[in-house]
Amino acid sequence: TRSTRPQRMLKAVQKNATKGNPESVISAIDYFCKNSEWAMNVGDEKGSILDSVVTEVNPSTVLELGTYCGYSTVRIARLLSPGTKLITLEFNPAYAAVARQIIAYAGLQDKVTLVEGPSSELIPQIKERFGITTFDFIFLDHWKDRYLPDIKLFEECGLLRKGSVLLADNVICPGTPEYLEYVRNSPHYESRYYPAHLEYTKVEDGLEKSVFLG
Ligand SMILES: O=C(NCCCOCn1ccc2cnccc21)c1cc(-c2ccc(F)cc2)cc(O)c1O
Ligand SMILES: [Mg+2]
Repeated sequence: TRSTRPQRMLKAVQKNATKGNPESVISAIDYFCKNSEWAMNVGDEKGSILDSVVTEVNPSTVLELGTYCGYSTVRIARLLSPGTKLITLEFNPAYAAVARQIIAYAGLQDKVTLVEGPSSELIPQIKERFGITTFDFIFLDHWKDRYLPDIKLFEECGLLRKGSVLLADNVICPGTPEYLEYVRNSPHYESRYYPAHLEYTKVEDGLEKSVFLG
């Protein structure tokens, strides 16, 4: 049967990147998406903004919602301090299977815990399953209609502390209007929009960074 796009992306990484070199994995995926097939990775333009926020926060505890093929997982994990791990959540087992291989190819498997399942189930389990009290940094890149219910779930589960940083992808395209309205109008968040473009296109998109104020 015909291969899937994530499988073709993995082949491109294995062909064009250097094992254990995260930068080459990132470049190989971007090259594949620009020259062969578009895919919903955060991409190089928004990825650079992601890099700068992660570097600024220098988090000890990290959660990513929406692994897909592991592109942003690799971008984040390569910047973490030694001994710091990130938890990434993927709903689609086929995506997760490819992501595990791409993360391993980059040599970052020891910094990543990939969990399969829906955020609505995982978020309430995080404290007991992973011994985490609060997150320093959360990257939202999953179902766009789950951003708002999940940020409320983070609050209810006590997973945010003064200064926790949430960075949300796709707030313009496909768009997360209810989430934007909430974080921009809530007295509990300080929000800032980083304009960019939908990955590998000229379509407007951007990232919203929201700091929890307690
Ligand atoms: O849909 C997108 N991402 C989400 C994937 C499923 O995520 C499911 N998923 C992953 C963990 C997880 C945990 N709980 C529930 C669902 C959970 C997504 C879509 C586009 C896009 C933009 C324009 C188009 F014409 C077509 C697509 C771009 C992006 O950058 C995206 O991120
Ligand atoms: Mg996205």
